Amino acid sequence: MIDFIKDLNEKQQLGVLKTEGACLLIAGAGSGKTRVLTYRIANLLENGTSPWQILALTFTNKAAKEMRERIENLVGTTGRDLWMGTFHSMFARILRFDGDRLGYRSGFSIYDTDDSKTLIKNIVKEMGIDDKIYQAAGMFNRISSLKNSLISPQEYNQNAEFLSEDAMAKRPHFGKIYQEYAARCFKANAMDFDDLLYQTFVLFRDHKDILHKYQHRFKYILIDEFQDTNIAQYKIIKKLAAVNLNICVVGDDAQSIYAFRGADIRNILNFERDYPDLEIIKLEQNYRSTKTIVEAANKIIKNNKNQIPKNVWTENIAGEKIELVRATSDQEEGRITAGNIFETRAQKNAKLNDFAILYRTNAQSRTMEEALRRLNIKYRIIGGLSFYQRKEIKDLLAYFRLAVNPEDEGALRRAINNPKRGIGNTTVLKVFLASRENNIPLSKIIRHASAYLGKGRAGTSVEKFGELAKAFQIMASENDAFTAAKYIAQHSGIVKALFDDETLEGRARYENIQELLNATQEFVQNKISEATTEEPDTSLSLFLQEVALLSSVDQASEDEDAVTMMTIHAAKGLEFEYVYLVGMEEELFPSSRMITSQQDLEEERRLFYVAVTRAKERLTLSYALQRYRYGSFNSCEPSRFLFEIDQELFNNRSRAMQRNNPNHMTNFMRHRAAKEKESPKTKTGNNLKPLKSVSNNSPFVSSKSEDIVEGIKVEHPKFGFGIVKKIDASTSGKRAIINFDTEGDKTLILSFAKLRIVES
Ligand SMILES: Nc1ncnc2c1ncn2[C@@H]1O[C@H](COP(=O)(O)OP(=O)(O)OP(=O)(O)O)[C@@H](O)[C@H]1O
Ligand SMILES: [Mg+2]
Repeated sequence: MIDFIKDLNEKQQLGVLKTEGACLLIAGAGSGKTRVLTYRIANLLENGTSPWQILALTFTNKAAKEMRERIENLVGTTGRDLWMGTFHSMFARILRFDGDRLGYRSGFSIYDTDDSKTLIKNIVKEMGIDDKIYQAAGMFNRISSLKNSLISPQEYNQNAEFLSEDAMAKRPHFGKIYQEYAARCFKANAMDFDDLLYQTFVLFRDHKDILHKYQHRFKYILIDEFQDTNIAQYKIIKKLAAVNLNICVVGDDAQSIYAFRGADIRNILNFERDYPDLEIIKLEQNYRSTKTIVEAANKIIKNNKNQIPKNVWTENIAGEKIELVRATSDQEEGRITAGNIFETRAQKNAKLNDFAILYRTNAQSRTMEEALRRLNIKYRIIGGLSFYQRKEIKDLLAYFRLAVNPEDEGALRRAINNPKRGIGNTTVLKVFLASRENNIPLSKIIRHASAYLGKGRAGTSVEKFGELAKAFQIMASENDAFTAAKYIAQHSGIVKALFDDETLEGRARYENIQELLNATQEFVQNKISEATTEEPDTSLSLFLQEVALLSSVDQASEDEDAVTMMTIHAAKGLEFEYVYLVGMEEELFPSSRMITSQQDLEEERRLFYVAVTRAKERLTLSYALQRYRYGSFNSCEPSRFLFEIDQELFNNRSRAMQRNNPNHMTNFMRHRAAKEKESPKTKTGNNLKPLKSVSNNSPFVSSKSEDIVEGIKVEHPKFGFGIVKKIDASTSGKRAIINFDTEGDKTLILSFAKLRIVES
């Protein structure tokens, strides 16, 4: 018998040693599911199975990489030739080998979402139908979900139900778009992401010899994170396993968090039905986390009605209590988090690799990144770029740069036809050429383009852009960074383009743009409150300079010791000594988009469960009382999820803080009451409008700025109580100098500052 088997408990051993037949391992977080899969593969290899006979499917590339490393540690390099990776990467490999049977040539391209949307846009344009009704993002979503349900354009077009559904939704041409889209992808020898699944399915369905080849090749099939597979994936795997019937899947229904992408938890039930001789193994001992963390996680997930009952327990020590941090703003939340990481590293002699910061939305990374950079703490973002490297951010920054420096070539190149203004590459080249040959500044060329490029459409379009750029320059020179940034974001058309994009990526990009505006506003605020001179520099120009310095620091490379930052979705399956879960606020987490139905709320709760169970030693939860969102400072309420953890599991400091905060307690009671009814909140309306501030829904109701006059007593959510010493109406907005009881004199811009009159 293999000697590494002793690293496992009895039930886990069963999962490793019983190699033949179907096996379902359904178990709680941290109970060793992935470990069992890893050991199972190692055991198969030790027993003489060839690596290419094993197909192991993981949820992320990172997970595949980690598994590969562990297998190498157990059995050496024999594991190198395993078929191991994500569904998409393994299916792409199969299609590379045998896609020619479907008429694809080898070396086919894989379209990303942007490629797909551009293609759809063109099709809609060519068909001459209304692009407001047939928006690319919406069409793309629908095509994607049809492919994931394995429905071809032909099947769609022959199905009366689908057709009438789309006719009712006033988009009768959808079927035609789908058909044309599929035909054009094929003609271009390209597959989109969903094709990697869909075409694999078609390949196996229509070409039995190919199916047989793979059915015989893969003697053993293993799937991690089975709860997040969708129907198409499951059907393909079922076909592949049909000859050898050696299929082992592991998962945890409590961690199913991809329903929005078609993941279907019912696959677990289907599996039991499809393999009646199945060996079901339940693991309940958690090896990852302290008792405190396990207990908290159990408590949380109990609130979900739909789940397979499990009793997760651990022999680990009780460990540290959970820390709850209340920050006055998102900026302060970043500072506290970074500071805490800095201290903990020193106290515990820990590595930065032991720390993770998790958040619900990618846009939240910005405040964390800035705080970490200030303390010189290395970090890396998994599954995403550093905030200032994201495409939409660079796009908007290009406009800012152009507003500050009209001769910035790179910025001009990036902005001139983005969003599309019908200015092609040739025209752009001509602009640059004209500037060089005549030795005339670019800004002048674009404002008088017709003179240099000749009369005609191209010249007019460039001139229009020139006027826009000029307007932005004036805005930037006469206003503070925030005012200018907001104006530019709106008038450049960038916000509009993103706002119209209702795909998940579109939403995330839109949130990032909002976050960039937040950054400019924070910048203005900070400059004013730090100012010692009368007129601090709050210009867009200085903002850009600071950003350039910030973003020149690279993210840590793969093997460097660094804090890991990522969304909770990306954290599935991973573990860290110290986990910081930030932004624990209503509307943010649970997300305001996800509280309209019980089902969605339960999915958010599973996400919370996933986040909490990543922690081994210590869990820190934080929320901010205020957060810049949609261009204005908004008060936040602590997340309802916080109240699902027993108070005794928080440390004394956290509990005292809760007791001393009356707002917090009212919320607490209210949430209790709401929870008893468990009536999901109704959606808070469409708060995702371009650049409109959402209403203030907190108990802190600020007074109108015109009511703030000299001599009155006011309260500020961050600085506390103070007396207004002086009101000053200057060019960049009315300001008040306020003498705060604890913080001393501060100058605040009244239109931003949240002030409540206490005594007039
Ligand atoms: N029998 C065991 N003895 C010691 N440590 C174990 C044992 N089983 C698992 N572990 C350790 O416990 C931790 C969690 O294991 P693993 O990641 O496999 O759990 P999981 O069930 O896959 O979790 P998740 O649901 O989060 O994916 C890992 O560090 C693993 O090495
Ligand atoms: Mg796992």
